[in-house]
Amino acid sequence: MVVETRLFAQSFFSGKLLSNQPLAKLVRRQYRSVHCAMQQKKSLMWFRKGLRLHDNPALLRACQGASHVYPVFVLDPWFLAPDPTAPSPGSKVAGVNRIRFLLQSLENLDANLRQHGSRLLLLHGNPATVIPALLTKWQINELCYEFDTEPYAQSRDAEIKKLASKSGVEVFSPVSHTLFNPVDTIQKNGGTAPLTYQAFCKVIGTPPAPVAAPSQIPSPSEDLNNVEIVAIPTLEDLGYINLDEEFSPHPGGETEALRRLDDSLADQKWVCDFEKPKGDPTAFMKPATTVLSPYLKFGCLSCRLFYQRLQAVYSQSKKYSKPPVSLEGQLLWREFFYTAGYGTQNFDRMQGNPICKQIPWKDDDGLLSAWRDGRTGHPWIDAAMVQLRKWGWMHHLARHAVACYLTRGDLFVYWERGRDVFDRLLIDSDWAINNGNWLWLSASAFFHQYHRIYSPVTFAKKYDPDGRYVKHFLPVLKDMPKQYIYEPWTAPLAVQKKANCIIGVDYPRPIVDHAIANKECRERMGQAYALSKEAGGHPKQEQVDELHDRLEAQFPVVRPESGNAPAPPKRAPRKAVKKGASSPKEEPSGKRQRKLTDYKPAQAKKK
Ligand SMILES: Cc1cc2nc3c(=O)[nH]c(=O)nc-3n(C[C@H](O)[C@H](O)[C@H](O)COP(=O)(O)OP(=O)(O)OC[C@H]3O[C@@H](n4cnc5c(N)ncnc54)[C@H](O)[C@@H]3O)c2cc1C
Repeated sequence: MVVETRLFAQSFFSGKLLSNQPLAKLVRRQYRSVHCAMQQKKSLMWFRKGLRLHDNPALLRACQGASHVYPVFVLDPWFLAPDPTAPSPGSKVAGVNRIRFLLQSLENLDANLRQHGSRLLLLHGNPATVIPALLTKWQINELCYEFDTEPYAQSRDAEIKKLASKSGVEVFSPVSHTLFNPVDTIQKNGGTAPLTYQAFCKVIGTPPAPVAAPSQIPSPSEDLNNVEIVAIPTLEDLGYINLDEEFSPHPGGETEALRRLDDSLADQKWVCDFEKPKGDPTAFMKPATTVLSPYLKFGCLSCRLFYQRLQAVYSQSKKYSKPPVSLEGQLLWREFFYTAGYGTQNFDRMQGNPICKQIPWKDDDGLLSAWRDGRTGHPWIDAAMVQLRKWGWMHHLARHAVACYLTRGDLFVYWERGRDVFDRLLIDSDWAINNGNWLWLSASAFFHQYHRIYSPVTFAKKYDPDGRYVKHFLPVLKDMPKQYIYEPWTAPLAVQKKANCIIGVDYPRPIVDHAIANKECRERMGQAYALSKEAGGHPKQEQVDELHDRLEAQFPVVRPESGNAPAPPKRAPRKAVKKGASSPKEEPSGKRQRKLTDYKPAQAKKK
């Protein structure tokens, strides 16, 4: 600061201001801060994500030397617009659990601001018009908000920044939603995003430490110049109906995020032994992972604080797990996808995405809706999809299983359609991470071992042979004996009657026969990969369409309703698989067959 001031004075008096660009920038900044100080700085702190007081560099800066700070949140109708593909009228783009989480987070932010003598100012509308209007009405000198890499946020923020700068308002927009600035990482990697985890880890270095929460938050002025501030709405106010459903057990807000962080890191042994592929995806009462994702998504929790607290735990132990499987490794996966998403054109679609394999997926509404609504007839898949709808969260391996089932495992439906369903229903729905993982799971990018497929029958059985998870989320199967719980269509009719669940009446028959479907999917993937290779990685759209038609002719659609449904298996139901054992059905074809237990999910894979 002293150096900056001296430079300013020297250059001001020597008249060299404009010939030196960086200096000119410095001087303008210096001038504005001197000017602001003279005027008494009024800052607008625009909260979007980053719904917290701790480690919030934008808020800290807004408070520095300010007479008034206006903490604003704008409820943007863009996120609440009716979704034409939603299953029931009244459904919105963002599912009810995510909006509920957001409203709880806003209430908590307001309460925490009030403890500092301030409060949250909530407005409705399009931020691109609301924010510039507020800058004028409240005579704001400095606009502060956290940098956001999402495409929608990027264009919105660019427009607002331009308008603010035009009217002489200083804009401060630091990176604090991620550990690193993706722009820097891409630069360090030679101008392109690293596309493997290893390449990414090589260039990142150590993340910045979190900053302290502001000790004082100057309150907004009493006179809001006729700006209409609204109360934090209820779900009903926002048009969410059918609210008799089970809600997510994970409440939103910074206070809960910090409590959950403390709770997760209190058990040093658990933290040091954490290895993602080893978790039990069916442990729903006490999840095998931290469930901090929704708090990171909304920025109720700073990832830098999480990282710092993790390092503190590791430093007290001689031995601890390492990336990619450790908890630190999970945070780095998050960074990896943020960087890849930021640095890849059309990251959220297949066409025009240079890193995405062009695969002739099916655009089949029937298959998609059966999957989305938990009606595939495969209880493990259906239970996971019900958990997603009711709770807005599910374990990473459950996400793997259902994403694999929808795409390259069984149904061969477009990954983008599945991504949209996740995007609507997840409380932690996050543009970069969701797209990145769907690209991965569909073997469209990052991961290419498409022949390794999760079984909808035996995978969950390893963890939960009694089917407690299935019985909880699919109560229609609660009296089904455990030997049939993952394949209820194999239960004799007398057993079905006794369990009050007739398959095909009370619960659907499987929509596909996994043994046939996964073979077909592998064949389809094989042909798509071969086409891609032939075309030097970039087949033309006509070639992909042609392959699509050829594959559809080769594998006609088989549906239970169409009469050519998979025949009920003649064999006796297989014995329950012991915990940790592999299933022969899972083994991929090929000379050297691998056991299912060898299947390492995304995080564990070394490329
Ligand atoms: C198809 C699919 C879609 C997904 N969509 C999302 C999404 O929209 N939002 C989201 O946050 N996660 C998503 N994930 C990644 C992962 O499943 C969740 O982050 C994780 O299950 C959240 O639980 P947790 O907080 O207990 O994770 P932990 O295991 O406790 O990990 C801590 C944090 O690390 C990050 N993390 C963990 N796994 C991953 C991963 N594979 N990729 C990137 N970051 C990771 C998350 O921020 C997480 O909160 C998706 C995974 C799949 C397979």
